[in-house]
Amino acid sequence: MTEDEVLGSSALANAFRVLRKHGLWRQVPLSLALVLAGFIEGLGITTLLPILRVIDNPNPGKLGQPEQIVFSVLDFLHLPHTLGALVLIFSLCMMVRAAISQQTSRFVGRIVAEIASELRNEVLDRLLQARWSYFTVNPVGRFVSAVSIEAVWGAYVYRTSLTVLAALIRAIIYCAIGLLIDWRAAVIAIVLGIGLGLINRFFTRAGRRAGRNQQLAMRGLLSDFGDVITGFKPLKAMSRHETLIKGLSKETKAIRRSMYDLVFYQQLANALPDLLINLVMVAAAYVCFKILGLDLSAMLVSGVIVLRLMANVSTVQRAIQETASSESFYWSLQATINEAREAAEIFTGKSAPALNDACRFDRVTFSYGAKPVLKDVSLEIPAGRITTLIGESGSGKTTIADLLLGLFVVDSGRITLDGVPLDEIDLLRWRSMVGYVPQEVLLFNGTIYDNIALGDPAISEPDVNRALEDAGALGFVKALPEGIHAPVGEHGAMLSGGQRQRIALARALVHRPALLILDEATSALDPETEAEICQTVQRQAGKLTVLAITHQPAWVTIADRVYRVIEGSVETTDGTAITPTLAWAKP
Ligand SMILES: Nc1ncnc2c1ncn2[C@@H]1O[C@H](COP(=O)(O)OP(=O)(O)OP(=O)(O)O)[C@@H](O)[C@H]1O
Repeated sequence: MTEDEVLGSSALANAFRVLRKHGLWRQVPLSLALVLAGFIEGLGITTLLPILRVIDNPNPGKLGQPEQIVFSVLDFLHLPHTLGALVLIFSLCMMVRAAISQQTSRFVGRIVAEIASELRNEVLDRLLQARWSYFTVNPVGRFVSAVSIEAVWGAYVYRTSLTVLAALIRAIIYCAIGLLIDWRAAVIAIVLGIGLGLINRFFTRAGRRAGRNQQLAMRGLLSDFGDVITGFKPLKAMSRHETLIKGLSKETKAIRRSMYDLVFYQQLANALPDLLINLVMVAAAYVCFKILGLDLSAMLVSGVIVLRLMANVSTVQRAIQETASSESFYWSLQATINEAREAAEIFTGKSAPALNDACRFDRVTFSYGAKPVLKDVSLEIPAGRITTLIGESGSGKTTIADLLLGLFVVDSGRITLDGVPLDEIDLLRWRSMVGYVPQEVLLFNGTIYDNIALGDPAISEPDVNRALEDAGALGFVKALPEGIHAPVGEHGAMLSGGQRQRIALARALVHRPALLILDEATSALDPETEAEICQTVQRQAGKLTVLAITHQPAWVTIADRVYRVIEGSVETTDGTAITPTLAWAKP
């Protein structure tokens, strides 16, 4: 079922859908405990009837069926038929019931916490396994919203669904006890419950609409705000941030409106049952006492039964209302999980990757949409050498690197590593042999060490220092008061553009890759620093294969091969088209 279809069906059905989704077996102990608690409480309340009769009259006369049950319990426990024994039974029942309730609360707390972390882990796992193209079309805010707000509210919806189940079980038990003690009182309560349910449908629908609006507005706000903050510096520098921030007020207004609706309908759904119960209780008491002539003790017990039954009916209604107003978060999270699952990368290759000879593109054609980006491209990246790709912006250089990493799949032609087609290669192992410096360097808000080691326990401080040295960064890092443990700020904002690039280069070198891909990796550096890095990379010739995508002359000068990409075709720098045969040239 799609997200919209689910949200179109009844909130009660959805509450059970939520419970089923996380394994009905999990609710078995809770349901059994609730049934037991219900019966014990029922027995306690039934004891009220003989208590009142005994208080009323020491010779109670003919006993009704519920009273007979209570007295047989007394006989079973070898207790006398006295007021004291009845009070003891009543108090014991209530204490046992309270103890069971405390245990069920513990159980609910544990299971809800489990579901919250299961939801979060599932969405994270699915996202981590999704193809790169999935991330290029979805706003980041969607994922942030999924792992934060939606996971928390998702667990809350599970909790409210459990409450629906618990209150329904209790209501059914009270119906049974009510029918046993006084069927007229029970019928009044059941009719009242059905009436409440019908009225509540209106609030449920309105609450669900408000919940959906709130979830969509929250997600929109997170996406837009994230975008604005990520690119805040130029906006602030041009003083154009205010118009953008004002644009966010559309979402904040929508959140405020939907929040108002949510609270309003929830309050109404809470207040109405109380009003109805009070009115009906007065009317029922009048009818029972004046018209039906029931005795006071039976009426008091029936009153307690009706009240308890109605309390559970209104708990069901409230829980349904709460489920309806927050379930949109849960189903949106499930939709993200499903979509990410469908977008999962499929790894078919098993061969161990090796790069001793060359990576080759053989008549490769690729398009993102209708328009081909690469047409019949052939090229060779020899192992242990430096290959440089040059060409106009948008000509397809980064796309070549992405295809080599298996981030996208070719439409036709093939890519090979030492002669083995890429689709036969274990892609995860291949990528772990790659050092990659992208065009837009984005550091994490942590220390320099964190940004290079990336949490890998196998990477030691000496490894990080070596990588920093190779990246021409050790000098400036050592000059910082905290050295490699200096914080870099949000997205590396406390470092210069060139320093950020060198940290990113150290990150790409630290695990001693076989292939180093540099996508405009030195564009922010001064010529001297760039020349130093070129020399370091050159010194590793033989061990390291380099694919440099650049407009910088330095990488063209030191390259063993240079390819120019022109509108999706690759030619050598002397102008000879190299498709479909492989060729290369030094400028
Ligand atoms: N994920 C994508 N989805 C759709 N089109 C894309 C995507 N990535 C790139 N393109 C398009 O593919 C073409 C080639 O992009 P690519 O990034 O490979 O160019 P490039 O040569 O590296 O450019 P630059 O030198 O500006 O980085 C461009 O027209 C670009 O708009």
